[in-house]
Amino acid sequence: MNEVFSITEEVHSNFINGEWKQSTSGKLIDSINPANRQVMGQVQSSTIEEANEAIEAAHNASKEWAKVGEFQRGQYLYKVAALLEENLEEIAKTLTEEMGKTYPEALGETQRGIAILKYYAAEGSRSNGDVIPASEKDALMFTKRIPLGVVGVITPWNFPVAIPIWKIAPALVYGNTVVFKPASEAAVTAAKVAKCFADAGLPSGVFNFITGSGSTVGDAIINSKYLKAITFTGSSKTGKMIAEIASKNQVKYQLEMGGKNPVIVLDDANLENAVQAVVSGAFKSTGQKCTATSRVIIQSGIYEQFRDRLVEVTKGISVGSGLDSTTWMGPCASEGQYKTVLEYIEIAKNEGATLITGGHAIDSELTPGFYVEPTIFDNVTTDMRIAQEEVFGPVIALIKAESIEDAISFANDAEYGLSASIFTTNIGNALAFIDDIEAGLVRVNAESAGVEYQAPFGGLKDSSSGSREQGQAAKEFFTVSKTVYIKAQ
Ligand SMILES: NC(=O)C1=CN([C@@H]2O[C@H](COP(=O)(O)OP(=O)(O)OC[C@H]3O[C@@H](n4cnc5c(N)ncnc54)[C@H](OP(=O)(O)O)[C@@H]3O)[C@@H](O)[C@H]2O)C=CC1
Ligand SMILES: O=C(O)CCC(=O)C(=O)O
Repeated sequence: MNEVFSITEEVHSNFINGEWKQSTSGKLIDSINPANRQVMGQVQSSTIEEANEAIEAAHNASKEWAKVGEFQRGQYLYKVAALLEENLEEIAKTLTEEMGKTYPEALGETQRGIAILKYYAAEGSRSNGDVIPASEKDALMFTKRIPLGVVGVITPWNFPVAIPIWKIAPALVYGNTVVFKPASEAAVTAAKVAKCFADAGLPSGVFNFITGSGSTVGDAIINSKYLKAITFTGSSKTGKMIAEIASKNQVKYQLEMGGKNPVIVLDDANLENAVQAVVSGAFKSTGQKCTATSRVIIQSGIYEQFRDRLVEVTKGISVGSGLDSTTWMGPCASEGQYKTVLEYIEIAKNEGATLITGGHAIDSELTPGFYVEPTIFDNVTTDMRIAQEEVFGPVIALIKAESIEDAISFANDAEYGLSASIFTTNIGNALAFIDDIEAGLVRVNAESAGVEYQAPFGGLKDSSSGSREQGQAAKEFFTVSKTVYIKAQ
């Protein structure tokens, strides 16, 4: 284990009721650069009282903000987008230093954040309801979307720019106020995103940012009497706990949790396209996407050929610091993630899967980070833990199937149902897959990872609470509909 040196100068505060404030706890949380194990920044370890202060500020601001009008609220988001654009490179660099993904990926994520802000800014000038024929003449009946009130936003570390923005931007434009608690492991990047919201001049209390542990600050948010909705992305364990509390308190909730995303490769697939898509889907962001490919189910006729080419391409992946332009895959995001990945590699070996490439930590004086080789297991069966549990790292399991029916049945044999892909040149096979696969995001001849902000996103089964994020689906979650009936006399 390498020593962690505390060399940081960057300390970030909370933003509550329009002011940047340090926590009265006097305690800070270190954020570690996973590429070198050094502290790269610090955030406040806030108290329950401070979380309550943020929620009360959001509650007090909510009536006025709802009256500001959607068009004006959209204009604020354009300002946030412009500020994010001004700080694009700095925020992307911080993201790489804090979370480990490569700089081009971090840049892409931050650019996506700007695009999401503009998309929801434009929502301010789109229609907000329907006119519906009334049964009586001389009467006007229409629906109008109204905000919910205070929304809690609790986010993970794997997309510390895009995920908070795809939750906060729609929450605000539809008239809600926000308390944002980011993952502690990526809170420095989140603080820089929060600064863009703070600097856009939103009325005090409309947007609040507070850092601290999930069990303190997160818990205070989800248990607050002022909370009207909670939007969460993270582990199934935390998500299920949030669902229980939210249901008890009649708080609307939206949960995006894990995945064990399968890619099916049929005998008639374009082999090279399938290989490239599996490598990208499994190993970009070091496999730390909830949509990452983690199971590859290959039809027997193409199995050996596909496997050998997949191993060949995987062996060519360069692993290193995300700031090094020759790096294709960065480190695991944290020591915890790194240990989990190495543990799963041991579990897979012990349960009889065959390690065919990777499988080791890359840790030396020269590379003192949380690096793990891109890893592939062969001869995996669906009952193995490596085929069932989310690893959230650069590890894939290869499973052999004789037919498309078997392949879909193996793919569906998991508790999760987030994203799934098939590679085939046969339209009938593609249509059967679209109908029968149990996943919220279904792709044909495209990698399993990645989402488009203008389309609904969410999973089936244990991957999600059933609601959808992004695109127009966000309106469903962040508003409620009022039906208005007006009669002339
Ligand atoms: N679907 C996805 O995109 C993601 C899935 N995961 C999966 O989850 C695993 C664990 O990751 P981890 O970061 O520990 O996930 P968590 O679910 O613990 O963390 C996600 C967010 O929830 C917060 N949180 C944690 N505990 C509570 C609580 N009791 N009340 C309220 N909020 C809480 C965290 O805060 P804090 O950071 O302060 O603990 C963080 O902001 C990963 O290995 C991966 O399998 C992880 C991240 C994203
Ligand atoms: O936004 C993406 O590209 C993928 C989202 C995802 O996989 C995640 O939320 O972890």
